[in-house]
Amino acid sequence: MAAFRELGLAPWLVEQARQMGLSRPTPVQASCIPPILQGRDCLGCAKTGSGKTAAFVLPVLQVLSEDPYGIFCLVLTPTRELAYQIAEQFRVLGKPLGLKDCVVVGGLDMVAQALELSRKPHVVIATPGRLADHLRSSNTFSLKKLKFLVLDEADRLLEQGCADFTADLEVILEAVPARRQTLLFSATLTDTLNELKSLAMNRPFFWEAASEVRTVDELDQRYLLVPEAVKDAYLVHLIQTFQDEHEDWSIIIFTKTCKECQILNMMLRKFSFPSVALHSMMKQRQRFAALAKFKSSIFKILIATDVAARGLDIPTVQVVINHNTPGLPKIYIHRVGRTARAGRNGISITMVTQYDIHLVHAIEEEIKLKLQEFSVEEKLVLDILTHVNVTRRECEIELEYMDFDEKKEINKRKQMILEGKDPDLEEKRKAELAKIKKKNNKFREKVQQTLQEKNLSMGIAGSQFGQ
Ligand SMILES: Nc1ncnc2c1ncn2[C@@H]1O[C@H](COP(=O)(O)OP(=O)(O)OP(=O)(O)O)[C@@H](O)[C@H]1O
Repeated sequence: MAAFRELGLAPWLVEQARQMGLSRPTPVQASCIPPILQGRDCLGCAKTGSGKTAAFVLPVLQVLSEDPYGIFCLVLTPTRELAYQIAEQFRVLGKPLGLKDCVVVGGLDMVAQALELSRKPHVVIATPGRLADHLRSSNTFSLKKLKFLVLDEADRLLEQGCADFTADLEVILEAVPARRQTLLFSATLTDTLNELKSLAMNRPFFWEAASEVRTVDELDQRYLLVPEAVKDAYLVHLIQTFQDEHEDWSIIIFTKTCKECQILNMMLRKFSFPSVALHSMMKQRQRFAALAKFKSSIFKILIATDVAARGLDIPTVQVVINHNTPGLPKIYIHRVGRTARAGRNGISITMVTQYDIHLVHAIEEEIKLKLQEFSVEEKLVLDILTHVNVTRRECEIELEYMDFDEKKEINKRKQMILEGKDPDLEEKRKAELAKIKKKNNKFREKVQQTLQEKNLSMGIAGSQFGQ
């Protein structure tokens, strides 16, 4: 494979990459950097941990160095933590340029961000919601001279789901110039390829790693068939085993909901495991602090919702445990991709109950690989079962006292305010709608009842006529 300098990168960038431990380009870098340097749009689809970030950071820095101005490049990404991670790569690789970057994400002070944006940073790394808020509310900065628009985890940004970015993306796309270079990257681009292609129309270059299997070879993928009621005992047993056998291993455990994440964290702490939680109901500063503790290996276990499923690059992670089987194969691919990165080995264990077997089949079909069973000595699990279940129940009760559900409600209201809605009005509107619905139902029932009575009396009358 070609060396970095053969891809058209300047010597200072090649040296900077080398200092970061990037001595030879990965396939996605070798394939995408030259067309980007030629001014083409690029859609890059490569497996998790294959170096997609540097595949866009390096050519953007190269072009920036030739004509530096702000705001030169906008990178959009679905999560706040990921935005900071990308900013760090820009900062380190772009150090010789004196690069100015600005991270614009939710949960942090908007005024400070607005001020930073007005100082024309070279690169802005943002989550769509917060950047759209800035565009709607201030005119202290302009994206009109932008040269590069990058969508990292591009398929997620275009997906319509619980965190729907499409309305915010519309605002952003209106604010950027039509003449720009658009770079789209993800490990799972293919489902949304057509939508993505409409964003990248400047002689787009599409690159996908030539591989049947959608996950990396270094990843040992297992499943563990467990009844729902004993899941946590299995989890505690697994963690204990990994900790006993490997001193320096870090583990990420993915859960379905914020509440489950919180409960598991409390429970593992009661068993003296060094764990931290990361989910969207935490304050942003707590989220950053939790991630920092995990990254520095002070805490070896991160329990997270899918907010951590994409993009996070933590080399020490050797194990990913899926406490629930992901409902979508795509989510599975990103979750297990938090380990076995950049050629390292890793193992993923997906807990599967009897109700999830069809989900495993869907995953296997998508990744083109069969998961292997992970064997556990059941007796050891049974030994701790009662203790684990009692501890979990204690945690559930503690959480009830902490008004977790109430906080969820408050967060919902905060979100409404951020979306420009009045939560009280919304509640009133909902209550009124429910009232109208109830009234309509009553009315319908009454009409039906009257019709039935009428039919009945006509029937009786008819039978009387017939007599
Ligand atoms: N050329 C290279 N040589 C060695 N290591 C590299 C190279 N390029 C990137 N890396 C390292 O590989 C790791 C993964 O890179 P990166 O986070 O960009 O992966 P990704 O493809 O974006 O993964 P994901 O799909 O999970 O977001 C990083 O730690 C990065 O420093």
